[in-house]
Amino acid sequence: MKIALIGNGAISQFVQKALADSDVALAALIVRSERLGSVDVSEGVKVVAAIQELASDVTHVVDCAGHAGLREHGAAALASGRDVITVSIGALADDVLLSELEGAARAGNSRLHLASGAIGGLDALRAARAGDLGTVRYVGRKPPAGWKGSRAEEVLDLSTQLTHPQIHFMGNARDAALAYPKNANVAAAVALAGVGFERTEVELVADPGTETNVHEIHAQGDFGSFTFTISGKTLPDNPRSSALAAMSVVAGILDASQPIGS
Ligand SMILES: NC(=O)C1=CN([C@@H]2O[C@H](COP(=O)(O)OP(=O)(O)OC[C@H]3O[C@@H](n4cnc5c(N)ncnc54)[C@H](OP(=O)(O)O)[C@@H]3O)[C@@H](O)[C@H]2O)C=CC1
Ligand SMILES: O=C([O-])CC(=O)C(=O)O
Repeated sequence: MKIALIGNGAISQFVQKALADSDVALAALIVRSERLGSVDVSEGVKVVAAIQELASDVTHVVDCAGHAGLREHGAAALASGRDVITVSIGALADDVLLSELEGAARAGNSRLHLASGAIGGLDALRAARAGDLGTVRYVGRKPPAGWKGSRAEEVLDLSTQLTHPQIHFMGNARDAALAYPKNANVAAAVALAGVGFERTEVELVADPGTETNVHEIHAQGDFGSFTFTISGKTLPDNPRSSALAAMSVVAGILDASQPIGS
């Protein structure tokens, strides 16, 4: 299996290292055109700025770049017949992009796979919605540094030490995903697995009392109820992103390379 990765940031670099000893070959990195010529890659890896520059034997495109990467390259990759694995789930809160990607996947006879990202428990939500899934609430809690550069800074002063947890967003998953492109992809993943963008309740918290990214799902319905909590270590290169998000991309790629999926 030959893949191309979109982006060369914290998640992409984790994935590159994890795949180095696998049977999956990294054939290309897709970067912004202004980065061409300044990216260090292993021998044999092509650095390109567009899907059209990929060799024909590249079968999968893996988006590790965030919403802009999926928006720029997702439809072209799908239309070219390549499956796409994405970590940028929140981008799908944009209905125009969603239908563009659906159309491209149909035209290319390909598929967009959503990495599970920094959360677990999505399998239980997906099964639970076969019955009446009443309420789903997601709470995302990160240390103050994890919210730097996000909309939280319009509500909170993150340059001073917070003394207690501060909720900086309460609303539905669509508004969370669109307002926090680098921080609320989990809200979108929960919404897509469960009751959808409008009905998923979201709370985002800057918490000086945590050193990890804590994600909680509270769901109840015909199936009963469940609470899922994960306390995720962050990637050394990006305090916003959980290591599990990068690991879920690796898992998605390795799963796609096997004859029997898990
Ligand atoms: N589903 C989930 O649970 C999670 C999802 N995420 C998503 O993953 C994204 C990436 O995370 P992370 O690796 O930590 O972030 P980084 O900021 O470390 O890396 C992002 C990389 O993507 C590149 N990039 C951005 N836009 C484009 C584009 N249009 N074309 C090519 N490359 C592009 C950036 O390049 P440049 O330097 O040129 O800007 C950079 O190399 C986050 O922004 C977030 O949306 C993150 C964590 C969890
Ligand atoms: O990495 C995390 O913990 C979650 C995250 O940023 C997101 O949901 O976008």
